[in-house]
Amino acid sequence: MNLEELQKTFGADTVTFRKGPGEFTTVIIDNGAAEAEICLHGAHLMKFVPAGAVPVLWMSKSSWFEPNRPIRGGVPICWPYFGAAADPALPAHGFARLSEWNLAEIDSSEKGMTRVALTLSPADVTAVPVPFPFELRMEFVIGKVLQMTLTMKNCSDSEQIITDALHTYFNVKSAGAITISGLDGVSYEDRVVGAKVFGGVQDGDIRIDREVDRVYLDTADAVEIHDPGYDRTILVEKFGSESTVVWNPWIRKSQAMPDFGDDEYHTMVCIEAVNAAKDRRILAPGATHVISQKITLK
Ligand SMILES: O=P(O)(O)OC[C@H]1O[C@@H](O)[C@H](O)[C@@H](O)[C@@H]1O
Repeated sequence: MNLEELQKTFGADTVTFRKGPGEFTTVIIDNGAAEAEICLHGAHLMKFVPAGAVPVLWMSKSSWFEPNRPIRGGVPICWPYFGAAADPALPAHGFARLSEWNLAEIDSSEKGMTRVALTLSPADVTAVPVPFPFELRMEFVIGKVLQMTLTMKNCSDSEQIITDALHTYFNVKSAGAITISGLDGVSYEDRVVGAKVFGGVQDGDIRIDREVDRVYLDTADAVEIHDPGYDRTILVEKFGSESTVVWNPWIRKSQAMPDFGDDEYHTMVCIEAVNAAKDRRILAPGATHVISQKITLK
């Protein structure tokens, strides 16, 4: 659909459409409680700003906005696998973030609350061969609080093993000054070394003073980012996920990534709701799994 047709079908006072960076179509929401922008490429939330607040999500100024490439920042959807593919010819974090999603529904009937649903099916995937039939549905609730829910269905007649993530990039004033609570006493895999190795048990709050790439295991708990620079705490709750990833690439890795500014690691941290490692999900034929994340400013 072109912009005019989208506006006619889904538009409202609080919902408009534009051609954003890379000529990707985006949905713009401004409902009094918050402003948001969702790109159909990847069903990618690029902006969430509750009224009067500093942007909650971080976006790289060096991001690609190209077909079959991921957007750097916001909320990439990693699916049907998290991290590197078993086959090195396939893209990291799966094809969901590389694909053009369909707008399925927008409900703006409630004041200060906008619900947006997007879907993806095998016919929409051009980046890679589709490994099995599936249905994905991504729902955003944009209000004072942000809720994001990914529903995945295995439409094949065999069992499928899925790993996935809502790979949320948070905007912080200075990564070196934040503390992250909620994972004290939780064991983690350390992925900085490249391989999956047991990293230890978290002792107290997390501070970022080097590259951090950890999969915290067996945890469904909420995490809080305490940001003294912006004088706020971001509460990150999740459901359908028993592993949490904390990621900051720090200096060397930032410089090595072409779609990530050399100094941008200072202003971001990822707290990801994940199904990975021992929390991978085995979906029987016809089965569904739901993973979600809820973001509240305190
Ligand atoms: O560069 P990508 O594919 O978007 O991945 C970014 C990061 O995503 C994180 O989730 C991984 O734990 C990191 O290892 C990875 O570097």
